[in-house]
Amino acid sequence: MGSVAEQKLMAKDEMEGMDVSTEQLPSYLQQSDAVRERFAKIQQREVILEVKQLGKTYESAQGKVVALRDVNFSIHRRELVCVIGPSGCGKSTLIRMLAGLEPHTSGEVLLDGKPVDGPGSDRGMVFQGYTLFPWLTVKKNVMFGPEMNNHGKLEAERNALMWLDLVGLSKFADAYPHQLSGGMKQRVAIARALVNQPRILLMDEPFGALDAQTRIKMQTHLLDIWKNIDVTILFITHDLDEAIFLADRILVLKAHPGEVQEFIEVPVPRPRHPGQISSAEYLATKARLEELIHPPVEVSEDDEVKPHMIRFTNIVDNVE
Ligand SMILES: Nc1ncnc2c1ncn2[C@@H]1O[C@H](COP(=O)(O)OP(=O)(O)OP(=O)(O)O)[C@@H](O)[C@H]1O
Repeated sequence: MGSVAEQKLMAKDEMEGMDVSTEQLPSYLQQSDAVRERFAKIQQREVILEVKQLGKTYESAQGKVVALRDVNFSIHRRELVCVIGPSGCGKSTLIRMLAGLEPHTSGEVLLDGKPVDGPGSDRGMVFQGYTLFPWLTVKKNVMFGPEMNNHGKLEAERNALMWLDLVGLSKFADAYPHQLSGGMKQRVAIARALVNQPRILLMDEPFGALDAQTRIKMQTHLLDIWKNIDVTILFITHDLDEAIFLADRILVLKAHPGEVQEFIEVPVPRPRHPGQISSAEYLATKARLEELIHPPVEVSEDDEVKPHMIRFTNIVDNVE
């Protein structure tokens, strides 16, 4: 048996070769007793993030763009919530407003009951693009936040080394970002976000640029970190498997305007492992997400656009 990443890739390959009819699947709303109890426990924890009637309209040269309209949801402490939706549904706009990087047009965001109206160290951000300072070592990158928040240099260094240890990068404390792989850079980005002890970690497609194997390793690593520290996570992704593997609940948005379509409780039990990819509850959740994100479009043969092929090679230069 190989690593978790290898097992998960093998399970995924196997699944892709199988023909699973959605009619044979249970409802994604069906939960085992253990899963139901887990959700009941989560709901007993305090609400950490409340999003109420949130809206965002951009003014552009082409006119107004309603990026988000009447978005309502709340997240409990130590929940892991993934956000998915088609391109342009407002995922990045939402996370930027939660981070306080973008003002909202209507509604409000409350973190621990307090309105969010600008960036703050109670929210950590990890983006897809590597946002490390290239001129600073790994350790100095992680120390940057605490130093800016007026922690003494020694304390900042001690904290940075502790978080680098947690993400498995102690040995690379004195390396520079360009000496690290993509996965390692994202581990530093996670350490840099967590060193400030945020109440919520906001992650915008953090593993989107990684190769499949590294991505799976990072997902498992993130779950390990989340299990061990008191942090709530909101994670944006395009990848339905990633969302099901990570999330307690999945917030599904629809586009134009961006609105909440459904907030799904993932019925797959924890701890998560690669073999679950072929379980009935996993497949039922995936089928529901597919239905919401890629609804079937009825296309008649008349609608099909026939390609107009032009020859760009010499007439005698045939390949067939
Ligand atoms: N600065 C801006 N000015 C005008 N319109 C914008 C601006 N930023 C985003 N939009 C529009 O708002 C809508 C939501 O954009 P946003 O980038 O939040 O969506 P997204 O779901 O993150 O998309 P993707 O998955 O492609 O990254 C889109 O229609 C986009 O064109």
